[in-house]
Amino acid sequence: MRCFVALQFPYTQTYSQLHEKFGKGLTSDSQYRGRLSLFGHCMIDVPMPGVLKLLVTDVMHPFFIFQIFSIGLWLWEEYYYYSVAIFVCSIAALCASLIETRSSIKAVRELAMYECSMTVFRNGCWSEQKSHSVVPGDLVKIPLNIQLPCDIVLTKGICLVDECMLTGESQPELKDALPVSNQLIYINDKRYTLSSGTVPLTLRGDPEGIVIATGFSTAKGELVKSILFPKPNRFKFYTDSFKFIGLMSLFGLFGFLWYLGNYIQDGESLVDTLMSCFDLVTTIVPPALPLAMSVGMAFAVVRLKEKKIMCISPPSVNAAGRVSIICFDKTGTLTEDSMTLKGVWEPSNQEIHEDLTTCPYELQESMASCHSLIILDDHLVGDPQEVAIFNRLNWKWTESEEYRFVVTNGQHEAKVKHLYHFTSLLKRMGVIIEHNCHLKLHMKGAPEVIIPLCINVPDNLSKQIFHYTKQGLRVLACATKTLQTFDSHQSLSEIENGLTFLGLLILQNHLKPESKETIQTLLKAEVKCVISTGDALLTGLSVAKECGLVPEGNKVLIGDLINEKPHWEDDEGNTCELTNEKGTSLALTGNLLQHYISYMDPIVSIFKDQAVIFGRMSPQQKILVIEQLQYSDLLVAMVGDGANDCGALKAADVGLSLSEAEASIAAPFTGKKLNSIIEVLKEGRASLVTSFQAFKFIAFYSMIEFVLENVLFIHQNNMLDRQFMYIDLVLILILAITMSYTRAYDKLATELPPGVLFSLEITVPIFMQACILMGIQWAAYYSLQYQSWYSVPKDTSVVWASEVPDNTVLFLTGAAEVLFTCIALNDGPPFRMPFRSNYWFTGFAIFFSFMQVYMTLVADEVTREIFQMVYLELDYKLQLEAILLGGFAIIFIFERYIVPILSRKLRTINCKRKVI
Ligand SMILES: Nc1ncnc2c1ncn2[C@@H]1O[C@H](COP(=O)(O)OP(=O)(O)OP(=O)(O)O)[C@@H](O)[C@H]1O
Repeated sequence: MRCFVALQFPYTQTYSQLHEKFGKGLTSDSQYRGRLSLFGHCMIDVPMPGVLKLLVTDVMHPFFIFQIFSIGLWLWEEYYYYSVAIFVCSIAALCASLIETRSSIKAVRELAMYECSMTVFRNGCWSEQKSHSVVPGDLVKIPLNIQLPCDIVLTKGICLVDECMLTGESQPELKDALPVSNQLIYINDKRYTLSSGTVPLTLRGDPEGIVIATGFSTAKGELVKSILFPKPNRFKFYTDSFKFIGLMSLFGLFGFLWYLGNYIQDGESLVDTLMSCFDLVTTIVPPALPLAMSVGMAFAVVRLKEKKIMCISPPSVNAAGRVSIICFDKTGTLTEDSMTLKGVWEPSNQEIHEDLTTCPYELQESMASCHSLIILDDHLVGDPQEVAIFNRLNWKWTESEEYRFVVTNGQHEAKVKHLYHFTSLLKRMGVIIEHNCHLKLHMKGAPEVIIPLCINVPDNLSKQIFHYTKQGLRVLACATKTLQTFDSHQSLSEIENGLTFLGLLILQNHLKPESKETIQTLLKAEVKCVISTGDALLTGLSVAKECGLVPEGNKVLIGDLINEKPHWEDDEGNTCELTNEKGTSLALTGNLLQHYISYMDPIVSIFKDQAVIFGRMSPQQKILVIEQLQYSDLLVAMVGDGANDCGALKAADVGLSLSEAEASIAAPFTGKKLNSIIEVLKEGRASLVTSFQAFKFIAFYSMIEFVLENVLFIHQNNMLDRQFMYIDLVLILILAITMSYTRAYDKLATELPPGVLFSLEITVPIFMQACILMGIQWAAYYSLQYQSWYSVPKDTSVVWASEVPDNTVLFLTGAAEVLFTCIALNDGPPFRMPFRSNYWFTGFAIFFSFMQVYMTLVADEVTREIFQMVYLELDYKLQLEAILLGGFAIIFIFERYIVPILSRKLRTINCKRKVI
C-alpha cells in the first residue's frame, strides 16, 4: 500500500552511523541546498492569516450570511434604525472576532517563533549562522543559556538542560553524548537529545550535536501543532448548541409554511407574504448565540490569569466544569520536589545508619558516585533525591577532563567513567567507576528492579522494604559489581546481572502543605481522586492515606503482577482475594493493570470505582490509567509536574501542569500551586453554567419574539423599528454580556453542572418555560381585546406595521419577559456567586426593571414617541402590570424551584443513555 509518511531525519541509523555520517557536518553547498529544499527553514512559523482572509472566512460563516440576509430584509421593511444598529453590532462583532483570532494566533506565534545565532560546521569550518538557516544534518555547537531552535542529538560533551517550558519538569535534565555503538538504532532517545525550546544551563566538554529536526518536526513544533489543531473534544456542548438551533429553525420553517399558506389564501401579495415569513425565521434563529455562549469562558480565562493560572486553550475551561475524576501524580505534585535522606539500611546492621560515615565504604562510594549531578553556579544540581543523598555524605564532587566527574572523601577517589541515565521506564540507573585501577558498576533504582539482579538477597529484605514504604518513605536499592573490562558500547542490560546488594536508601518526601486540604476539598465535592505514580505502591498508599484519599476504616487491597499472575494482598501483607465489596480501596501496579487490560478482564471495571492508587507506573501506563477512567464517559483531569506525566496530561480531557514556567505547552492549564486545580474546576463550572444560561436566555428570547410576532401576524401586524431595537440590542446585548461576568462560587459543590444541551433535562424545561411565556403574552393580549375602547386595527400590515395598541402591549410584554427570564435564570450558588455580587448585572437589572414599570404605567408622550407606543387607558395599564408581575412570579418560581426538581427526575429517566 502506498501512503504519505512524515519526512524524518536521521532515517534509521545506528549510533555509530550517525557519528560517522554526520559527525563532520555538511560537506558541500549542494548538500546543504538539498536539505534546505527538503526540510525548509528552521522555524516554527505559524502563518498569520491576513485581515482580508480572516474577514472572508468570518463573512462566509453561515451565521454572518444569515445576519446579512436578515439586515437586508429589515431594511426593505423600513426598519432603518434597527437594521443600521444590528449592522453596526455585526461589524463590531466581526472586528472583535478578527482581533481575537489574530491575537490568539499572535500568542501562539510568539511562543513558537524563535531565532538565535548558531555556530555551525559546514564545508570543513565553523561559522556563525542565523538559526533559520540550520538544516537537519548540520553539526552545531550547543549554546549556553539560549533557547534551542531545533532538536539536536548530542555527539560530544554533556549538557544540563532546563525543559520546563516544554514538559513542565522543574528539575533540569542531564544530557549525554550519543555513545558509539553499532547495535543500537537511534530513535529519538531522550537521554542524548536536546529538544527545541529547552535551555542548556551548563555545558561540559565543549558540547556539539547533530541537528535532527527543524521547524514543525521538532518536539516543540509537535506541541505547537497540538495547540493549533487540538484533538476533538469529548465534550459535546457546542455541537449540541447547533443541534438546538437546527431544531429552532425547524419550528421557524413550520411557521413559515403555515403563514405562507394562510396569506396566499387571504390574497396578500406574494412578495409581502414571503418577506413576513422570512421575518419569522430571522427571529427564531439567534445569530448572537455563539458569541453569548463564549463570553463567560473569556471572563473565566481572565480571572484564572489573575490567579496566576495560564490557559492556552479556552474551550478546556468549559470541559473543566464537567470533570469528575482527577488523577494526581505524586512526587513533585502532591509531595514536595525536595527530599531528605532519612538514613541507610544495609544487611550487616538492622538499624538504619543516620550517620553515613558508619556505613560500609562500598555503599558510601555507591551513594557518592551513582547519580547524574552536575555543578551549576557552584551548586550541585539535578534530581533532588540525588542532591539530598550526596549532600549527606562528606564527599566532594570535582570536575575532570578525563572522566565525567570524580568524587572523593579525602582518602579514596571514585572516577566516574560512564553514566547509564535514569529513565522512568527502567526505574534504575548505573555508573561505571574506576577505583584503585578496578572497574565497578554501581546501580541504584526501585528495589523491585534492582533486587532480581542481585545474587545475595538478604532474607529479611522484603520485610524491610515493606516496613519503610508503608511509612510513605521512598526506598532505593543500591547494588554493585566488579567489572574486568568495560566497553562504552555495552548497554546496561548486558552488564547488570550478578550484582551484589549493598543496601537501601531511605528517603523522605514530605507532603506539600496544601495537598491534604486540596484533596479533602475535592473529595467533599464528590470529585473522585486517584494517584498515579512511578513510586512504590505502598509509598503511594501512605501518601494517599495522609491526604485522606483512603477513607478511614476502609480495607485496602494491594495488587501486583507476580510471575505473570495477579497477586492480591491486604496492607499487612496477607494474601487475599480481590473483592468489590463496599468499603474496599484498591492499590495496584501498572503491570497488573496492563495485564488485566490485555486479557480484557471484566475486573477492570472494578478499578474505575475502587482504585485509588496506581503505583510503579511507566509514562505509557499513566496514559493507560487516564484512558481507562475515560472509558466510563466521565471527564478526567490530570495534574502533573514532570516529564513522565506529559503523555497523561495530553490524554486527559483537562490537563494542569504544575510548572515554574509562565505557560508550559505541556497542558492547556499551567499553575504554580496544587490548589490551582480547585480554581480551574470552580471557574470551569461557573463558565459552563454561564454558557448554559446564555444559551437558555437567547433561546427564550428567540421564542418570545417568535410567539410575539406570530400573535401580531394573526392580525396582520408586527412590532416596530425602535421596539425591536430596544429588546434586541439594549436589553439582550447588555444583559447577556453583564450576566456572564458573575464570578465563580467560592466553594466546590457536590454536584456537576449539566453538560449536554440536547437532553431531556434541558429541553423539556425550556419548552415548558416557553409555554409559560406564551401564556403571559396571550393573557396580556386577550385582556387588551376585552377592553371597551379596543377595536381591531385596520389597514395594518405585517411588513409595513404601524403604531397600534396591539404592538404596544406585546412590545411591553416581550421586553418584560426578556428581563424576567434573565433575572430568573441568573441563580447564584452552587456554581456562581449570587448575582447581586455582579454589580454591573444587578445595576442594569434594577435599571431595566424601573424602565419596565415606567414604560408600562407612566410613559409620557416623549417616551411613547421614542418607543413607538400608543396611549393606553390607566385601568388597562394597571391590569397589564399585574399580569406582567404575576408572570414574573411564575417564571421565577418555575425556573428556580420547579426546573431543578424536574431536571433531576428527567435525568433519572435519561441516565440509561450514555451521556457526558
Ligand atoms: N535518580 C534515580 N535513580 C535511581 N532510581 C530512581 C531515580 N529516580 C527515581 N528512581 C526510581 O524509579 C521510580 C520511578 O521514578 P519516576 O520518576 O518515574 O516516578 P516518581 O518520581 O517515583 O513518581 P511520580 O510519578 O509520582 O512523579 C522511583 O519510584 C524510584 O524508585
